[in-house]
Amino acid sequence: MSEGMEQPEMEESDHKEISVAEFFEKNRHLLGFENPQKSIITVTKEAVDNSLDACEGDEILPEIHVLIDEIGDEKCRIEIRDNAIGLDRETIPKVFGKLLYGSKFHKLQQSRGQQGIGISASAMYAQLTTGEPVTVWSKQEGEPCHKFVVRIDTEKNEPEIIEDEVVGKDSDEFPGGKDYYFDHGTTIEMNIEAKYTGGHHSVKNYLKHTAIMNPYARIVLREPDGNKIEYPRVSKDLPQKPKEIKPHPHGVELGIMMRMIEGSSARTVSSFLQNEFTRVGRTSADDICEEAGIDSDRRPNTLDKDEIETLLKAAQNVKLQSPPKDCLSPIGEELIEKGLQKELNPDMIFAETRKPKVYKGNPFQVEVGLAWGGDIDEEGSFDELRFANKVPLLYKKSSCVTTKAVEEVSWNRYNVSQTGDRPQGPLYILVHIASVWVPFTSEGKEAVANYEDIRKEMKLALQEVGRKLGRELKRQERREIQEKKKRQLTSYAKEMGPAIVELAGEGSPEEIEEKIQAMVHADYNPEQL
Ligand SMILES: Nc1ncnc2c1ncn2[C@@H]1O[C@H](COP(=O)(O)OP(=O)(O)OP(=O)(O)O)[C@@H](O)[C@H]1O
Repeated sequence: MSEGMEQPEMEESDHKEISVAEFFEKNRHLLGFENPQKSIITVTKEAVDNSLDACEGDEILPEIHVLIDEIGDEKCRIEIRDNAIGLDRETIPKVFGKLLYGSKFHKLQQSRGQQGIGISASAMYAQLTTGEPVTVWSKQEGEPCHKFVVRIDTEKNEPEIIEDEVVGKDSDEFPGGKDYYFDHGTTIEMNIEAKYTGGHHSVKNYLKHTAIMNPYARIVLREPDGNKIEYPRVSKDLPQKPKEIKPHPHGVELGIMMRMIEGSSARTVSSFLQNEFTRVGRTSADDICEEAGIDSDRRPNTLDKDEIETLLKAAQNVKLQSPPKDCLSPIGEELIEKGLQKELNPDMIFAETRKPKVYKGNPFQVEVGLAWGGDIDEEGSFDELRFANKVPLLYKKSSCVTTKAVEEVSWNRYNVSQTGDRPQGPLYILVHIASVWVPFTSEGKEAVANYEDIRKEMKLALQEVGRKLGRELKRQERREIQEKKKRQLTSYAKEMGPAIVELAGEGSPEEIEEKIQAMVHADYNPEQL
């Protein structure tokens, strides 16, 4: 614009920055708060997952109480108590009053939570639907118990502290009164719009599935009518703690690589590759640089976007060792069997934990279990128990890779009848994927994407347990046939005794009957099958 020209008056812009809290307040369905029935499951899930993560992180056998009261039309009070490590005073308000604040996001380590959003989003949902803040008591070992009442300032995405006090051991301010004093742990209380129901999509079912996958936890649910359900601990063995890993070059995307270079203090491209990635030693780093045609002694921050892309492509072409698998924490066949046994009481259980595999540079491991007969309802089709990192998945079954894998198995080969692709009978099928990065289909973490490598592993594992179930069902069928024949023949023995004596003209009917019984028993003994 030339000098002296009058500047047109700037119109005030319609554009305005929004905070992440405001975004999720408007889009709460993305996080699992789309209706009162689902919301109460989501709040329970977020709190229970955190409790289990925190317990396992510190190798504490989890003890979790979920207490629910109806306080009005479609309104519930929910309290969740745990015996985990507890939180310090500075951290409490941020955990419950700020979205995207957590300890797990920057770690490449298998855990239930990841994004630092679950529990603060629950607190925001409470505030939005009942106008009330969340109350938290948290105590670390040897420290005082801190009680906080916190709101979220959604415009700023910052906690607003309403109460901050220390609660003494003898105080009635303690959750559950002074008789419920804990040495370490956290209790959360919030009022939410909620509908407590039964059925597949219910808090009860969510906790039952959690109890199956985490049999080393003791979980207690108090339902609104006062009914108490205990999911007992049946093992004192916690699964092996997963180790944190660095990313593997085969699983990194360009944007991430650019950010890693920006944040790196490495002096050369070679040392950057060695320091920031797993499985890249001096030789592989030099191979990558050679393949990319980039001097390995260059400073990483002198690389432009195209060079970074070339470097990344080269890293993906160079043969590297697979990432280490100790970042995974499967629960193992024994715990799967214990979990299924205690909650379902079936006749037969088969479990299989596959060896870890790698998908796009990400290690993952699949475990499956089958439970058949016993207390499981004979009626209709099977039930699926889907888990990702030990967390039950109750929704979006049809778009989940677990369901696709189940449907790819020919169950009738294993003596299980089928309707279409679905097996029939008194059957529960458990499928678990453990991974540092589970490819969920959405932020709500409700279903796992249908990736071929994952589906294949699930199918192989299901075929393995399917074969075992099939063999056992065949044996059972043969046993039943033998049993029937034995019953028929022994019933004839009584009538045949006198007839044979008459024909032969000698012996006693009792003696003949005894001999026939002995012969039948030797030839048709179902125990020998
Ligand atoms: N009961 C608890 N005991 C100890 N630490 C907790 C507890 N609840 C939450 N935290 C801490 O608060 C952080 C934030 O929890 P939040 O549920 O918001 O996110 P997350 O579990 O990290 O991830 P996601 O959003 O995927 O669930 C956690 O990373 C954890 O460090």
